[in-house]
Amino acid sequence: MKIWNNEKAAAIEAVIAASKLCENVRQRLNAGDHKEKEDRSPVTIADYGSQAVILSHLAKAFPNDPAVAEEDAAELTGATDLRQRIITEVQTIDPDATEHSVITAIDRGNYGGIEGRFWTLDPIDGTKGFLRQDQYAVALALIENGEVVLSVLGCPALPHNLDLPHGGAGCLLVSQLHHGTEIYDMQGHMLSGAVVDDNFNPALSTICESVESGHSKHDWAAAIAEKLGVKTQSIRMDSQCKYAAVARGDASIYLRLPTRPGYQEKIWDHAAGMLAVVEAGGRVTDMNGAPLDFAKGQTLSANSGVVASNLHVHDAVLQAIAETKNEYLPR
Ligand SMILES: Nc1ncnc2c1ncn2[C@@H]1O[C@H](COP(=O)(O)OS(=O)(=O)O)[C@@H](OP(=O)(O)O)[C@H]1O
Ligand SMILES: [Mg+2]
Ligand SMILES: [Mg+2]
Ligand SMILES: [Mg+2]
Repeated sequence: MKIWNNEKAAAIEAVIAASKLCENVRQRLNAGDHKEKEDRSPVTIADYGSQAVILSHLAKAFPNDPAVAEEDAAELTGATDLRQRIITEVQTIDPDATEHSVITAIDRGNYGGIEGRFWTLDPIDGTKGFLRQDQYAVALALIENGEVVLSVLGCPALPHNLDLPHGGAGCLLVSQLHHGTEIYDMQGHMLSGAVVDDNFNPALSTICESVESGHSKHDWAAAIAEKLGVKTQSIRMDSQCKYAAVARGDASIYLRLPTRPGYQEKIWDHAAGMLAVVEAGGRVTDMNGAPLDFAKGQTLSANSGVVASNLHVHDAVLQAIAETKNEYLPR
């Protein structure tokens, strides 16, 4: 069976370095550190800094590998102050970085193709959570011929134990196709394997969903929970940390239900999280039960919605979705 150990080592190092940058920025975040992109979504100096750190790291280790990443340096045209702050932050991680090297690294994420082998990166997933001092993730995955084969999902602020939110925080979920998911601390030491929970009773499931009601339909999730007989409140959590929660056995179900017709999920919002859950023994499909298709380009255009679970309760969730679809599916 193929292994990707060199890629794994490089990806872990890159995500740890980027996570440090993100935490540095977050400790002294001020109003000028973020702006709205053309699509009105927020982006911060840490999103760009994280992308620069990771893609320059990968460029050194694997110079021929293309990358598909969320951020685009073109959005920084004219934003001189923001640009300078990004460079300063990257220099705290890599003192040799220059304006040219930072912009070049960010632009390495512009690969539009879908062929062969490429990396996909969300430098900060859950930017709104990052700004709120809640959860966010640094999500990096390697795709070969349409298949996610390696991923590092950095969750720098995720408590080690969700029941003890003020205990130790921060972990990486590291996965390779057919080789499982491992949990590392933020210094790069392996702590344990990740395994989904062993709950077979849908009614006893903990469900997690997005914080933002514009990203996943909350009233539909409530109707599904009721059908399943779930009595406990769902956990609202930002970013792909929801996949981490399922992979670690903190929750049995992650629901992401479309809020408007035609929205296509981005590959960088799901590649790393999906592999983390599947390699921890869980299952990930779209809301109709189809596997997520990473061979279609930058978006999951063949899929709609996402369900991640511990595997055992998956079919019950899909059935509850099918039974409530007529009432809740946005048209
Ligand atoms: N309409 C719609 N539907 C579904 N998803 C959308 C939508 N709009 C945006 N996005 C993407 O949601 C990403 C944030 O993920 P979450 O919703 O899990 O977290 S959060 O509740 O917003 O914090 C977020 O990722 P980041 O931009 O990396 O934060 C977006 O890519
Ligand atoms: Mg994202
Ligand atoms: Mg992002
Ligand atoms: Mg974004």
